[in-house]
Amino acid sequence: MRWMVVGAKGMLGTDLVTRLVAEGHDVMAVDRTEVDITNEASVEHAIDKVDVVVNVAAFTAVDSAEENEAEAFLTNAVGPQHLARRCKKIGARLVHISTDYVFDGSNSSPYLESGAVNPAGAYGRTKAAGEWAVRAGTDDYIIVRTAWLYGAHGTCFPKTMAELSNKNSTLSVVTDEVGQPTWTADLADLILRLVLAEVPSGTYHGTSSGRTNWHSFAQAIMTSLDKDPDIVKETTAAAFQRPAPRPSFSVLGHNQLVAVGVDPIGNWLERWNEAAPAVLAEFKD
Ligand SMILES: NC(=O)C1=CN([C@@H]2O[C@H](COP(=O)(O)OP(=O)(O)OC[C@H]3O[C@@H](n4cnc5c(N)ncnc54)[C@H](O)[C@@H]3O)[C@@H](O)[C@H]2O)C=CC1
Repeated sequence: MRWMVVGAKGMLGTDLVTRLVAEGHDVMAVDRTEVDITNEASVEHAIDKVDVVVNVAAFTAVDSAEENEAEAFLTNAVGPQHLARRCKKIGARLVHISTDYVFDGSNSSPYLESGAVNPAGAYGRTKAAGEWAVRAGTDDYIIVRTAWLYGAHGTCFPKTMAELSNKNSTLSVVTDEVGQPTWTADLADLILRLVLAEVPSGTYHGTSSGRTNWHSFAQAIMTSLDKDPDIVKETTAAAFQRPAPRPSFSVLGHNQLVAVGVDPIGNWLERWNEAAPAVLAEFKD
C-alpha cells in the first residue's frame, strides 16, 4: 500500500510519517513546498499512484482565523475539496483530519459523530466546510475529528505550560473547559489502524478516552516535570479572554470506532504519562 501524507512537517504529520516508516510502509511525505493544497494544479500534478492520502495540512491558528477567515477557508475547506476530487479520480482513499471546534461546546454529554455541527468561531466554520467538501468530493474517505492535540514536534499546551513554569512561580489555568488531551503518536496509531482495518467511509472521533479540564491537565504536566502541581491556580475562561471562542465542552464519543471494531485511544492520563518523556524532553535535565 502506498501512502502520501500531506502537511507532513506539522506536529501530527511528523509523528504519522515516523510511525508509517517504522512499520515499513511506502510513504511519500510532502508539505506546502511540494504540494500546496490550495492550488488544484499542484494537487493534480503531485498526487498520483498512491492508495491512501492522509491530509494533516491545515490552517491551525485558531485566533488568527478570526481575522483571516478567507485564508483559513482556502486551506481548511478548498484544499480538502481539491484533495477529495483528486483522490476520487485516481482511486485513492482520503483520510482527513478535523476538529472538535465544529461543535459549539454547549453539550453536557459526549458529542456523537452524527451530531449536528454548529461551530462558534471562524476556524471551526472553515473545518466544518472542509468536512463537507470531503464528503461531497469522494465516496472513499475517513474523517477523523480530534482535539486538544499535543506532541513532541510542535507548539502545544504541555510545552507552553513547561515554559511558563520555568519563568513564573504560579500559573493560572482555566477550569471550565473540558476535553480530551490527545497525543499525536496515539492519533497516528489510530489512523494506521483505521486504514488497515478498511473501515467504512464515514466520520470517526479520534481523541483519548475519559475527560479533564485544562487546569487538571496542567497539574499533571507539573507532576511530570517533578514540580508542585499546586503552583497551577484556577481561573475561568471569562477571565482569560482570547479572540476566538473556545468550546467549553469538547468531549467526543467514540461510538463509531466501537461500531467498526476499532479500539479507541486509551485514557488521557495514562496516555499523558506515557507521552510525557518524549513531549517534555527539551525541559528535562
Ligand atoms: N493542534 C491541535 O490541537 C488540533 C489539531 N487538529 C487538526 O489536526 C490536524 C493536524 O494539526 P497539527 O499537526 O497541529 O497542525 P500543524 O499546524 O502543526 O501542521 C500543519 C501543517 O500543514 C502545512 N500546511 C499549511 N498550509 C498548507 C497548504 N496550503 N498546503 C500544504 N500544506 C500546508 C503546514 O506547513 C504544516 O506543516 C489539522 O487538520 C488540525 O486542524 C484538530 C484538533 C486539535
